[in-house]
Amino acid sequence: VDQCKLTGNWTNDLGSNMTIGNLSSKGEFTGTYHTAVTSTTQQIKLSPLTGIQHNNTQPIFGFTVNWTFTDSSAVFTGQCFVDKDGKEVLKTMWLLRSDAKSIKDDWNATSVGTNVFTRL
Ligand SMILES: CC(=O)N1C(=O)N[C@@H]2[C@H](CCCCC(=O)O)SC[C@@H]21
Repeated sequence: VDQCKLTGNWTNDLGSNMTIGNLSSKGEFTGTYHTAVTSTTQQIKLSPLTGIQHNNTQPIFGFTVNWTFTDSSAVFTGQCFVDKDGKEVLKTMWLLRSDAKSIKDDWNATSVGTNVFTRL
């Protein structure tokens, strides 16, 4: 079976879910991301994502989420692994860029985190 093709539904340890569509011949994909958490007071809404993955086993990928309910973006990069039980795991790190009111606040506008996704 085509393990670590990212098409399908994933969930992470925060309880956020993402759905990834079919891959192009170049490994490009689009999808939607439903975050379980936000640093804003906005109502959480489904947000679009777009990314690309390599075509080897245990592929490396990256994708960007443009949050529709706040002026921020997150870029995720990581690798898909198949664990000893044959389960696919996405080990990722992300940079979240929030909206800085002015350039003097730019220093404090990017946060970083790690995250693990498994198939829903
Ligand atoms: C995967 C993971 O760790 N995260 C997740 O699932 N949601 C949070 C952030 C959601 C930001 C929402 C918009 C905002 O508050 O600016 S992006 C990385 C983090």
